[in-house]
Amino acid sequence: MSILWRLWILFEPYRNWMLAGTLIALITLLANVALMALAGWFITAMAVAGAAGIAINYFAPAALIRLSAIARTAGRYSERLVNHEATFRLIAELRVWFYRHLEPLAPARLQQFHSGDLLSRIRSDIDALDNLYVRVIVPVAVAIISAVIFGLFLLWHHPTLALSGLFFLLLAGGLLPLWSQWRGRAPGRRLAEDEAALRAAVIDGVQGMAELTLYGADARQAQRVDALGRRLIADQERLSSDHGLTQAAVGLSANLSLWMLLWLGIPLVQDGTLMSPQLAMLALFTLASFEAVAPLPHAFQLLGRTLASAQRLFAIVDLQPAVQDPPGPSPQLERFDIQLRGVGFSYPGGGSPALIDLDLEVPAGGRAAVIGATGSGKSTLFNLLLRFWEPDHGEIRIGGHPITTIAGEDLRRHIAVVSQQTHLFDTTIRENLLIAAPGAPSETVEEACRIAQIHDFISALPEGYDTWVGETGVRLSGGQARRIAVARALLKDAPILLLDEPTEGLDVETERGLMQALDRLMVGRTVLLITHRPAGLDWVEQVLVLDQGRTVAQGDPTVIATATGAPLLRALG
Ligand SMILES: Nc1ncnc2c1ncn2[C@@H]1O[C@H](COP(=O)(O)OP(=O)(O)OP(=O)(O)O)[C@@H](O)[C@H]1O
Repeated sequence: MSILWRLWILFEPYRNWMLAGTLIALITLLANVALMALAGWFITAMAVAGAAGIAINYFAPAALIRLSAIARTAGRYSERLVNHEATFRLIAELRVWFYRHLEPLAPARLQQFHSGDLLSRIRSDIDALDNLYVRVIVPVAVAIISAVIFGLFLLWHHPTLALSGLFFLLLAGGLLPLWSQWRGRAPGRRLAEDEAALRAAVIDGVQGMAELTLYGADARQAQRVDALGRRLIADQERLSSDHGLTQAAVGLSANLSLWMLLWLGIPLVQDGTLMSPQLAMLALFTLASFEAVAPLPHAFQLLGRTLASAQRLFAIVDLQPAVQDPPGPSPQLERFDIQLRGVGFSYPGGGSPALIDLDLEVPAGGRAAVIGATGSGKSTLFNLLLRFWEPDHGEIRIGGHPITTIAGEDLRRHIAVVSQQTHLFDTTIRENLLIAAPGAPSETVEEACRIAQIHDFISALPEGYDTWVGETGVRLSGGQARRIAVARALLKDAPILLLDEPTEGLDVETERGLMQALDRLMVGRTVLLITHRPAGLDWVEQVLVLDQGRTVAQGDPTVIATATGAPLLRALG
């Protein structure tokens, strides 16, 4: 299906708005042309009548001129009102439409896109779609209808005048837009891509400023941004100069059309076919009629950019989520034991399998640790349990139900995760906690923070729970952020707990405090713990040792420690 057709379908709910916008724009244009033509006729007729000493009724034309002027002013105002209202509604709805498609793709399918690129798609690319509506669909419809009306009007006066008028209108409203579109296609596409690349480079630069400064690479990054900026400006310059050229060409066509009309019309006045006021009217009518086609070259120039933006949006919308939710309702989970049978998985794009033939059984309320060297597949196991990815073979069951029968959202409602990297949003501590339990009363939030041993710290802050944590929680230390993650998990109160190296990188004292908090958190839950720390093994009843995706040992922690020797030592670093 062509991109234009897909956009047309997408704009379906706005067709009545488009129709209203087109009608109002048409009335405005006709009122303007009528105003000019009537004024031309009126002034000449009055002059001719004055010279000949004839009295004419000037009330009717004067009233018509006034009416046209009022209609034009009211029309312009209503046209802006209707088209802007419709555009803003359309853009708002398109953003929701795009987000709805984007969300199920996270995180698996979105890893190939830079966040700056995604931001560019959701902002600039969606904004660019309004070009099609305001600058292409409505003006083209107005231009076609008005060209027919103008042609008939000229034909009514003389066929040769109609032919000449339509020829120049077609030149400015057909040929120039086509040329414009052809010229604008490549820079328009590059503009969409370069804007996204520039945004990604700037975000990378700002986020990695410390590293860039540290390694003296800031100048190189600045050069990269500068090169992208220059490319963008070069394309914008080309588009602007083409735009200027086409505007000049439209003006030239209008003037040529006027001269041609006078050249053809003067003999018609001389032989009495036309009256001189009629010729003056037609001359101004011809000039004014070009208002109908003047916006088209620019509109078609922008079409390249609009189509490139639409293509970038559809590229995301057409992606299939890595995991499909089952068609029916999810089963009601009554117990929360975890079972893995022969689970194998490889990430797309080749490479060796991340997990091979994995078996694991954790009874409800039981605790297991997964250990292994870096890249051995521990986080992949969590990704499969959370249904971010689907195993290539084998089966995962929770509470006896295959997780393929449970919708991702329903499944994740039963799982809390505490990892070494806790994402904190740029808002208050309270809001950051409430994402786990929206609407939870302050006492519940504070109780969770007490157990997570972070309440005293928060209370000592001047603004307490209303303290702003900054982007990605920069105002909190790693240990504090992880306690907030523990408090979040407590608030979520999920029966399954996944802990991904929760004490990694903390000093001994902070680790001890956090472990006490985690101890409270684990009570009564089914726990899977990824750890590199021997201390973590004291918490669990069984250990799974992974090496390059394979199970190399599995069983009781004390037995494993003596039985496996080298792999375990390697796994524990
Ligand atoms: N999103 C991904 N896309 C492609 N390959 C991936 C992805 N995530 C992980 N891998 C690969 O899968 C393998 C297992 O990675 P995984 O992150 O599960 O290891 P890990 O044991 O958790 O390592 P670490 O202890 O360093 O966190 C690695 O070879 C890794 O390169």
